[in-house]
Amino acid sequence: MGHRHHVDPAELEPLADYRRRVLSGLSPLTPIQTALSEAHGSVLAEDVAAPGDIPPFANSAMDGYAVAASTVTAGEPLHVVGEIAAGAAERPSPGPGQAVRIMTGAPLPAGVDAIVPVELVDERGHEVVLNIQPAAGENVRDAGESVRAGETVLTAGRPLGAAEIGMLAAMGVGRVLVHPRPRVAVLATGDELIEPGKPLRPGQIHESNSYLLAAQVTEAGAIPFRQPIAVDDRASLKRAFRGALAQADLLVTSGGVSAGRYDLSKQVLADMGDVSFSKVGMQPGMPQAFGTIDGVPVFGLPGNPVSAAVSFEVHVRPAIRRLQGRDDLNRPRLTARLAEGVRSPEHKVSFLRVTLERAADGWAASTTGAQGSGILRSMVLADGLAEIPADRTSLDAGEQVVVHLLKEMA
Ligand SMILES: Nc1nc2c(c(=O)[nH]1)N[C@H]1C(S)=C(S)[C@@H](COP(=O)(O)OP(=O)(O)OC[C@H]3O[C@@H](n4cnc5c(N)ncnc54)[C@H](O)[C@@H]3O)O[C@H]1N2
Ligand code: MOO
Repeated sequence: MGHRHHVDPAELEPLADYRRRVLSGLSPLTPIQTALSEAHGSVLAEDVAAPGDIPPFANSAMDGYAVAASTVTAGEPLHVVGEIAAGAAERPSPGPGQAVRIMTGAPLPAGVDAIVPVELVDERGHEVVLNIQPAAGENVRDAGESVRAGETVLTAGRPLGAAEIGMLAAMGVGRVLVHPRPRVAVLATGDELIEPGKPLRPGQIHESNSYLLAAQVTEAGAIPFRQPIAVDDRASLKRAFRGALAQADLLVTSGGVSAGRYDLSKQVLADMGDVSFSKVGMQPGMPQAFGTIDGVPVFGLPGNPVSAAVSFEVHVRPAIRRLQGRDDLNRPRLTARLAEGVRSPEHKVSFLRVTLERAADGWAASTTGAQGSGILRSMVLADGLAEIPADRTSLDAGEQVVVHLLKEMA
């Protein structure tokens, strides 16, 4: 890097203050009734109690023979007086010295208290010989052993993952009240930007931020809408922002929030609603716009790709999760030792892209190479973002840092 860049510290809003300000302006999206098939990834907005017992009736845990344990003896032939398959409504009952063939999940007939698995019997025509002496309760699944009718199984605020979706289906619940997954419009601004796949003319670069941010939106658990690239004139930006806002719970733009003559986004956003601009004490990601337009929250992120990506992690992802109704706004974190010395600008919290390796005394963090705000490659190998506090301008190898995890570290 090595460029001189003077920011008056008095102009910087401390990162923690900005984060608090952003989150305090956001609340979970209004709950909606949703079909269970659409509910995965949203957050439950009601307590759900079981309408009935699960399982609803006592049933067999094995394919085998249903008996009354106290009336049978191992080694003595039993008469097989019928068969019960899963789903059967007819349930023939064995008398003393009798057995009924039964399948896994089939309802237990009256009087039966044990199932002998088919592997532990000898089948001889209409008779069966048990090779073990069954005990009452063996291989029987009692009614309500999983869930009792009326029991609250899932409470409001619970994110609906695979297990929760399966549990709701098992309870027979077809619709649930959820905070919906936020619809997030993602919009890149800049005259120099060309869609990937198209050739570049002099001065142009391929647009990457809307792809990057949309993918981050998906990874945060929300639904992204990528918008066409907007060019840097007021009318076009205004039209583009309006269009994007129409269907969005949240708008994320990139570019046009710094000091350049064509950095119009922040001006247009401010004209359109209650959006203000800040220089946040963080690196990368100092210039930030945030506010609401017609009640829809809007983030104007800086255009440098790493700045946009890190800003998303630090500000937008927690915001999305707040809108989702989640409590876990932040990434998991761990403490690591720096494998190398690092530098950090004055008065700013730095977020260094690091790889993590297990060392003898815990985790070791190494930077992913050059850390410039335009060097998106630094994100590619990153396991996490190492946070360097605002009051430090350098840290030595071996010092401890907090690392916000971008990937799951086993
Ligand atoms: N005189 C000053 N110049 C700059 C300052 C400053 O305080 N004073 N801040 C710098 C910082 S820090 C950042 S971060 C950037 C933020 O710039 P903008 O948000 O105005 O973004 P742009 O100027 O539009 O673009 C910056 C950079 O990123 C590239 N870019 C933009 N959008 C995309 C995209 N969708 N895909 C790929 N690359 C993109 C753009 O071409 C520029 O190279 O300002 C510094 N300057
Ligand atoms: O703050 Mo900018 O985000 O350095 O690159």
